[in-house]
Amino acid sequence: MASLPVPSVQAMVAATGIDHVPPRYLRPTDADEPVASDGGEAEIPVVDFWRLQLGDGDELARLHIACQMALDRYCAAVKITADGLLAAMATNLGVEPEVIAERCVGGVQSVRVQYYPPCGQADKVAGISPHSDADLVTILLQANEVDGLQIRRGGAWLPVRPLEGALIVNVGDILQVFTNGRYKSVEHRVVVDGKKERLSMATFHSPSKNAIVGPLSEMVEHEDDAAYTSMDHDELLKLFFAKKLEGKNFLNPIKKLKNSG
Ligand SMILES: O=C(O)CCC(=O)C(=O)O
Ligand SMILES: [Fe+2]
Repeated sequence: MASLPVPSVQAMVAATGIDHVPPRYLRPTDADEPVASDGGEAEIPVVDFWRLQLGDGDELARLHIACQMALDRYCAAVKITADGLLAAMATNLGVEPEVIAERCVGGVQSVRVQYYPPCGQADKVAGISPHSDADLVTILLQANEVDGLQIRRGGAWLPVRPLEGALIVNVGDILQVFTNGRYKSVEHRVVVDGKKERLSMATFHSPSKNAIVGPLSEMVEHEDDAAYTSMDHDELLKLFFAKKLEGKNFLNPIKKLKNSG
C-alpha cells in the first residue's frame, strides 16, 4: 500500500476528526500478537561497543549471544525456504515432494559469513576461487548489496547483481548427484571491489552425515544409467576438504567414466 502525501492525510483528519480511524491504518486483528512487557525474558541485548573495542570478555560474550539469537532465527527461516525449494524441485522432476527430503532427515545446515575487504589490486585478486558448493542447495544473502559474486555461463563469468530483499539459490554438487545430473551444480567465484567492502552469508544445506550420496533410484531408470557411484556423505566430504577449490572438480572421484557433467 503506497503512503499518502502529508497534505492528504491532514485533509482527511480535518474532514473526519481524530476519533475516526480510516481502515487503511487499522492493524489486522487476526495477526495480533502479544507485546512482551519490558524487563521480561524477551529482553533486547545491549552491547557496549567501547568495551568491545577494548577486548572486554563479557562484552564479547554478550555480542555472541545477541548474534546467535538473530542467527538462529535466520537459519530456521532459511531452512524452511530450502526444504520448500527441494520439495518443489522434486515435483518438477516428476517424483514425490518428499523423495529428496526423506534422504535429508537430520540433514546438516551450516553457515559461513564472509567479509571481503576492499583491495587496491581488485582486478588481480580472488575473493573466492571458482568452485561449486558440496551440498544440495546453498542460500546466499549478499548482505551489503555490493557486487562480487559471478557464475560461470559458457566461457564467461556472469555477475549476479544483488537484488534488494532477494536471496540467491545455488544448486550444489550433491543435488547434481541425487538427480543423476539432471540438475547441475553452479560454478561460481567471488571477485573483490577496489573501494567497497563486501559481506555475504552463505547457508549450506546437506543430507545427514551418514546418508548415502548417490543417484536416487527414482532418477535412474536402469542401474547402468547411474552417472555416479554411491558413497557415504562423510567420506565424500573428506574428499572435498582434502582438495583445493578448483572449479567443478569435486565430483570427479565418483563420476562414472561413460558419463560427463
Ligand atoms: O560471497 C559470496 O557471494 C559467495 C560465497 C561462496 O561461494 C561460498 O561461501 O561458498
Ligand atoms: Fe560457494
